[in-house]
Amino acid sequence: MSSPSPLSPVSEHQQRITDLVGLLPPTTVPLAEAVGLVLAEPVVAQESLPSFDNSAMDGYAVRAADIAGASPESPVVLPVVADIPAGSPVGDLSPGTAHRIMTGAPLPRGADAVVEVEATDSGTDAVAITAARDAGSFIRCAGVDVTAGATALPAGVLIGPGQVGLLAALGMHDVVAHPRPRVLVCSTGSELAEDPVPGSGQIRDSNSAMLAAAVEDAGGVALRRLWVADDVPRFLETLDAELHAGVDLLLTSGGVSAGAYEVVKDALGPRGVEFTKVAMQPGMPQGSGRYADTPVVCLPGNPVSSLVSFEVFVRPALRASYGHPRPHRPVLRAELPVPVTSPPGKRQFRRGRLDRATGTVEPWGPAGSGFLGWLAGADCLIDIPADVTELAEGDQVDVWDLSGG
Ligand SMILES: Nc1nc2c(c(=O)[nH]1)N[C@H]1C(S)=C(S)[C@@H](COP(=O)(O)OP(=O)(O)OC[C@H]3O[C@@H](n4cnc5c(N)ncnc54)[C@H](O)[C@@H]3O)O[C@H]1N2
Ligand code: MOO
Repeated sequence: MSSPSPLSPVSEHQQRITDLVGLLPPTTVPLAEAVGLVLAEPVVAQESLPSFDNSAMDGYAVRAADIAGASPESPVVLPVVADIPAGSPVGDLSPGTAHRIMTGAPLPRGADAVVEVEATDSGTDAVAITAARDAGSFIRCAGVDVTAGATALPAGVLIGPGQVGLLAALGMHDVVAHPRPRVLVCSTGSELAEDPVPGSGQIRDSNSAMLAAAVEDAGGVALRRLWVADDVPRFLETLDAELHAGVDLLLTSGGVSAGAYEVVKDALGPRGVEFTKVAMQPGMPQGSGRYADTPVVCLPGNPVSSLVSFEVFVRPALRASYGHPRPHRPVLRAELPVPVTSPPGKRQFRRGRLDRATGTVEPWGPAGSGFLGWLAGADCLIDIPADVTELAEGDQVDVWDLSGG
């Protein structure tokens, strides 16, 4: 009898999946669809921000020299010769006069300070100014924020609302970014019911809904949710019909272990996809490779194994595929309030609940891979190294924060 092949370390399989999916080539994306993506090229400002000198306050545009020495006891009174609402064209201010100006309105040529309305009597024909202001007061100078010709955003920046705001202000309608990976999600198993009420021995397909949600949550696009029975020719026919140039990854669940009807393994194993056992629990049986030139990742069918495997292997690969600066979940340290055991030689990912106030993490539910109810109540994964089999109350562990990204 041949000895079983050694289990692959988690880190090795992680790298394999990240390499398989790769970095998607950059494309032009409308700004309205760019949030959550990563700039593939720097953005050079074609304009300055602000593009003209303007007022930072509602008040009066003046020459600082004209109001030097103004105080509540001896106000300086100036005629108000113009009113400048925001949106007005740039005007000209003569010495010894004031223009009433609103926040954001263009500073008239000849003015070098704005006096806020609170330091005046709010006059409309003439204004009494009760405080001196230095030249430059309450003026937002052209280019003080962003200078035309400068790099407004470097490549590699994650586009969030602030970046969208800046790009919109600069008049950019689209950006060059790595696109969201498009993932075809496919569940397998003859036990999965097509009818809303499962028949005898049948269950609902929860994995495709769950994995599609995980894809979207990772920043990808879940293209379709397919379900295929344990029937190799039908499975291959379905893939041949669905796989096309627009699919960046095929993600299957189920049919990868050692049973008599392992449709994914039976169909794709002879066609170049490699099936391995990874030294982890849950999620030991895994598959990866290419079919019809499309990257394929085959996850185990047990729902907890499926989602934990997605977290460990697929989510970081998807995020890396569009250049995300932080492909991995944040890892924290927390204290166990109870002892925990772990199988020898396997890195265990126990579901947990993190209490940030006390810095503790409680294992949430049993270690088994079918406990979807417990999974849905967890907010983190407790990462127990492969060489650790026992942890005592009070021990510190690494925790993957599933609420963070
Ligand atoms: N003799 C052995 N048996 C098993 C081994 C092994 O090494 N030797 N490995 C076990 C481990 S670990 C796992 S994990 C599972 C993986 O099995 P498969 O990937 O082949 O998955 P299935 O057998 O198709 O299903 C397992 C389980 O999950 C349920 N399932 C499957 N798909 C869905 C879905 N879309 N939605 C909801 N639930 C689903 C399925 O009904 C089964 O209960 O194999 C162990 N066995
Ligand atoms: O390794 Mo399996 O994924 O736990 O049930």
